[in-house]
Amino acid sequence: MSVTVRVPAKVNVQLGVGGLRADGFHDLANVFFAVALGDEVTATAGTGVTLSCSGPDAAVVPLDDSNLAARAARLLAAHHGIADPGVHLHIAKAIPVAGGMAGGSADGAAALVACDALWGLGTPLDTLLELAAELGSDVPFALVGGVALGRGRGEILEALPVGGTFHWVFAVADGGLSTPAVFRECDRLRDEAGTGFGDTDVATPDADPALLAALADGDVVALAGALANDLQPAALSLRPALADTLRAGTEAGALGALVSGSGPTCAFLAKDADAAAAVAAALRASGTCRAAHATYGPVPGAAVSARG
Ligand SMILES: C[C@@](CO)(OP(=O)(O)O)[C@H](O)COP(=O)(O)OP(=O)(O)OC[C@H]1O[C@@H](n2ccc(N)nc2=O)[C@H](O)[C@@H]1O
Ligand SMILES: Nc1ncnc2c1ncn2[C@@H]1O[C@H](COP(=O)(O)OP(=O)(O)O)[C@@H](O)[C@H]1O
Repeated sequence: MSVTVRVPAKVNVQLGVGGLRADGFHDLANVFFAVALGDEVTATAGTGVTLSCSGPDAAVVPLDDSNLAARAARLLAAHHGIADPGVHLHIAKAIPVAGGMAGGSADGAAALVACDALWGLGTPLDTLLELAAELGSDVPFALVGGVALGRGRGEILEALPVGGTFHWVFAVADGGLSTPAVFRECDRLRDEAGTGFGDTDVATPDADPALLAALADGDVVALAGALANDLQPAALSLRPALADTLRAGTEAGALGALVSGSGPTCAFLAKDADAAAAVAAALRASGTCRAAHATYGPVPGAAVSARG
């Protein structure tokens, strides 16, 4: 018997970053947006927790116990008192690795849902969300999908209304960026600017009302104008060539452009599907990225797509 779960990647249409907290995290106003570009995780009965991975980035996905899908399976089993869990997890990976699109988090969320179904546990969503938050700040959102405001370190979610479908292009960079390194660089840049970086110096961020209205109205021009990422200066500082990628997509007609989360993937908002296809083609031709994918959203979170 097997269960396949499809799970989306995310882009942060707003990423407001507060000061460094005593626990090493930052308070966020994190407006997550789930896109159709996604992974599939298939859980099959097995012995122990084993992993395999396919897709263009498979070689750089860790297949040991550090993989978020394996951690999720073990955490769910422990929660239910299953001492010796048995599952093989295959990850069909389309989400760029270490790209700021929460691919590992997506696989963690997908493994929770897949193992829950395979083992017939019927775990309530609230419990899955708590387990997800233990795995990482981005994992709860991958369970719910759609568009949501994440507060705290991003794990306290509130679903947001959206008035339509938006068309996106993602430009994948060569190599990834480490999320903690990008947060550290954000703190360093703030310190250097003399504004302080601790949570007593930096105001707690809040969602931008203009951005929320643009989402609710399905207004692509207004959303493009409101896109904002406080981690972008840090990502550009660590990877200056991303400025060329952002410029290439904008020159090709994208209405808005930003670094996705901690990067280095760059995200472009397009007027419609045809415009997105044109921006993706221009980005591929520009030589400023490794690959470019046109997609759309919002889409739902991790859900069973097939049973075998
Ligand atoms: C930046 C964001 C934006 O959605 O995602 P990515 O762009 O990396 O995908 C997230 O905040 C990443 O979430 P996630 O990748 O789950 O991070 P975690 O595993 O919880 O934390 C990894 C490390 O990132 C830093 N971190 C993470 C979240 C947060 N609110 N403040 C932080 O400072 C901390 O250094 C932490 O030790
Ligand atoms: N299932 C997984 N897929 C990808 N990376 C994973 C996975 N599990 C753990 N990782 C580790 O997490 C790191 C961050 O990966 P990822 O979640 O893709 O990026 P980001 O945090 O930028 O969104 C990777 O470099 C890898 O070492």
